Amino acid sequence: MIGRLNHVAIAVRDLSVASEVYRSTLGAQVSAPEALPEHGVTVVFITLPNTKIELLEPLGSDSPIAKFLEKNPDGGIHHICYEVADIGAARDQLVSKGARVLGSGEPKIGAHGKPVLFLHPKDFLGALVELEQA
Ligand SMILES: CC[C@@H](C(=O)O)C(=O)SCCNC(=O)CCNC(=O)[C@H](O)C(C)(C)COP(=O)(O)OP(=O)(O)OC[C@H]1O[C@@H](n2cnc3c(N)ncnc32)[C@H](O)[C@@H]1OP(=O)(O)O
Ligand SMILES: [Co+2]
Repeated sequence: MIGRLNHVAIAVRDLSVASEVYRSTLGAQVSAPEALPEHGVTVVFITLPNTKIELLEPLGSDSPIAKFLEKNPDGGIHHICYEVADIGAARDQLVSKGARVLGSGEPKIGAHGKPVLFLHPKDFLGALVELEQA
């Protein structure tokens, strides 16, 4: 069911400091910050030849990233995102196998303008999984 690795997301306290690590130390091109209030994050992307890295800073105190940083003060890997061909079909198949879809269960539009869903980390070996319709 799952396809390409779309991105790996890292939770950070300060997007400008984190962006500089990727820009100056790793020599990567970093996109301009984009605020996504519906997701409670401000995001930048680093596009690599085979995937993307998403740096996430909390936007608002009820952001999922704020809660993650309370438990993980240094930040760190927050989720991995896989592409699926049909997100509704993928959701229905996963739910029939007992996986928990987070939130309302309806896809939201993510950072790339495509429908996304999140799956509970306890059902996927302790890693939060995002699905994005390719
Ligand atoms: C930029 C937009 C978009 C894109 O297009 O790419 C994004 O990526 S937005 C990214 C931010 N959005 C989300 O994270 C939405 C989905 N997340 C959630 O619904 C919640 O964060 C959560 C995963 C359900 C956790 O919330 P909550 O239950 O309130 O927090 P707890 O701290 O109580 O966690 C319960 C349990 O799960 C463990 N946990 C939490 N987050 C993660 C994580 N990122 N990776 C692995 N495990 C995680 C947490 O440690 C708790 O475990 P126990 O302490 O053992 O109970
Ligand atoms: Co993501």
